Amino acid sequence: MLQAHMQIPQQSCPARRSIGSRTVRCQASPAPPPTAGKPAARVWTQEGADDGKPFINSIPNNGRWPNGIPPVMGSHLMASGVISPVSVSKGPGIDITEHQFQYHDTETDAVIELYVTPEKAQAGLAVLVQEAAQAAVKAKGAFTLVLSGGSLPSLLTPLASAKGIDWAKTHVFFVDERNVAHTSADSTFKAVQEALTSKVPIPAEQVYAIAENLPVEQAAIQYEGRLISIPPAALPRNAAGFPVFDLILLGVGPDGHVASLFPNRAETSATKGWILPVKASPKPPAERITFSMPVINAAKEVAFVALGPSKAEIVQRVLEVQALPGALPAQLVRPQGGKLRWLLDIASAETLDVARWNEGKRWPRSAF
Ligand SMILES: O=C1O[C@H](COP(=O)(O)O)[C@@H](O)[C@H](O)[C@H]1O
Repeated sequence: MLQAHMQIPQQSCPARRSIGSRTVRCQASPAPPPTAGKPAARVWTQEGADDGKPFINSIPNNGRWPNGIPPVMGSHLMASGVISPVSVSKGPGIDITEHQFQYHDTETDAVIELYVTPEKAQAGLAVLVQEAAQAAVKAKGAFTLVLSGGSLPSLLTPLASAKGIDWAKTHVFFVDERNVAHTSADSTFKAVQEALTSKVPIPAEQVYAIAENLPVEQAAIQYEGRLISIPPAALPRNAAGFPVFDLILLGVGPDGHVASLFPNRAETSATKGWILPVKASPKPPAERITFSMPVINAAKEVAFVALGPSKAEIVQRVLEVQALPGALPAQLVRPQGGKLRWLLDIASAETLDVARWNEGKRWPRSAF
């Protein structure tokens, strides 16, 4: 039986043990010394833990349909009390429209890092980036960091003061960008500049902004051209020729979109191309460019950051209820040969059925 497990820091967990129904696995990360009256090992409670370290749950990726796609999906009661949307097909393997979307079978497990507060999650995010940066610089002398827009840039403030990141060897990219002026309130470049890049010693030419004032098709071609011109020593290619970024930080929209890859859209199913133009985004502004899904899945590490109560419903849907491929783009994110993490806080994880994660669940677990 496949097992999901919760990891807690080594020092507070000298041996493998069980807490309730969960397997607890130690990991090598520092933990504060136990204080009087407090147990040495951290135990999950409704209030959570108070030492800033995340609880880490690893969900094995076994998210394929052994008997084909079920005829009806959705229509289950979500924790919010809302009934999830229904998708139908005529039967296993017989879809109403030809399916363009495919889950990739990978060995990638989803690792859930659950923080007690959003502030601790932001601090954890800074550590994650710092560790990825140090490993990449050690391995190849450069670190390629890809950022999302939306709520993510404002969560990067602690990263600006993180120690041990060699910004001179760091290159920052945008997993998607709105086709607007860099001074626009909609510009991800502007948001990232305000939160991070203006506060750290990164060379301006190592922040890869989208060109302004270009038709979106040309902006995509130009951005892709800039990426192609980066030497493979800094930005290696995988066997399929896609660039392997060191770390991609993703947000997730309420409809499950990632980057500017929206549900059931042609761009979301694209198997070719690094950077795609988006001309009629369902979320304004309409014109954007976006990394393609194969580029996201080529990354060495992908981390979703979804904090706060507004993310609870989509986090539960993405992690626990498998949709028809394409209906929830976030479920298509499975970095091949890379790591996949979800950084959550108690509010965004509220509707996850953590107590059942040791039941050999599939990822995503379906109600079927
Ligand atoms: O439009 C976008 O939305 C997603 C999600 O943003 P959030 O504000 O709901 O967190 C974001 O990841 C993407 O980069 C952005 O262009």
